[in-house]
Amino acid sequence: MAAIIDVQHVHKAFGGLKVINDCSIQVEQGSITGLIGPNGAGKSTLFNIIAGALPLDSGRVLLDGEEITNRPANELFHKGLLRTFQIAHEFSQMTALENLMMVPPAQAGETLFNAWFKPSLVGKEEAEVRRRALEVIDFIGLHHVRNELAGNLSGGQKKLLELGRTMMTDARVVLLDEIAAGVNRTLLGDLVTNIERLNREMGYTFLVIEHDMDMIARLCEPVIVLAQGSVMVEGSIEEIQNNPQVIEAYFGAAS
Ligand SMILES: Nc1ncnc2c1ncn2[C@@H]1O[C@H](COP(=O)(O)OP(=O)(O)OP(=O)(O)O)[C@@H](O)[C@H]1O
Repeated sequence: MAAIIDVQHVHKAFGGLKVINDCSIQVEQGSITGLIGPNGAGKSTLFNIIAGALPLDSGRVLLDGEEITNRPANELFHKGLLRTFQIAHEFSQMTALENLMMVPPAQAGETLFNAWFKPSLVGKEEAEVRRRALEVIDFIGLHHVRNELAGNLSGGQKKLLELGRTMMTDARVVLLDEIAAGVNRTLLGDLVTNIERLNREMGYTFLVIEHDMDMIARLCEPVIVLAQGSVMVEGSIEEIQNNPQVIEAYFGAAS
């Protein structure tokens, strides 16, 4: 299978601190690839570089063969490369459904011209966005709280809503950054199921940073281990868990 994300020889330093060192990873189209590693290994930095939130010092990033190095996040969003974000403060005062309806880029109603001169077009688009938002809210199991303010949802429900926001666009690749953190086991099960369904039924590719090893074991194949800013090893979860180098670097004395 082809790599949908291809990170080639990336370097990144903050001042004198080299955080990403000649790092190359490939994320295969249609995979749910895990990215793990000890604290400070550079996982979030690499995510930010891929997602266009942080410039790299050298190297290249390709999306489906097209170079996207240092392209801004909003351009990548339109190309179908998304990362989940915590529900921002201003959106916490909107309902769960409204949060979904806010996502689609370039709605016709956003331009004054359309709002004044093409009200029927705007109305049609709004109805379509609402229909899709209702479908998404059903899919993520939050129909019963659709009219609650997002700020009042539980931590796990907010994570489901974050995932739902990616479904309002035509995403191809979604970067999930510690989506399991602080989510109770029941809702975590829902999250995992939804990620698997998005992968299987809608063809999403995922790159997942996660400290929760149960979630990695259940979802991810392959798993990439990052240590000191470069790839230490890549393989199935069984291969990773039995690799002495990984046990030493990642699990340390605790293992
Ligand atoms: N904006 C920044 N300025 C300076 N140093 C930074 C910055 N962002 C990250 N770092 C440093 O880069 C290193 C890697 O951080 P990063 O957050 O990428 O690691 P991580 O693998 O995601 O860690 P964790 O698992 O703890 O979240 C750390 O030493 C961190 O202090």
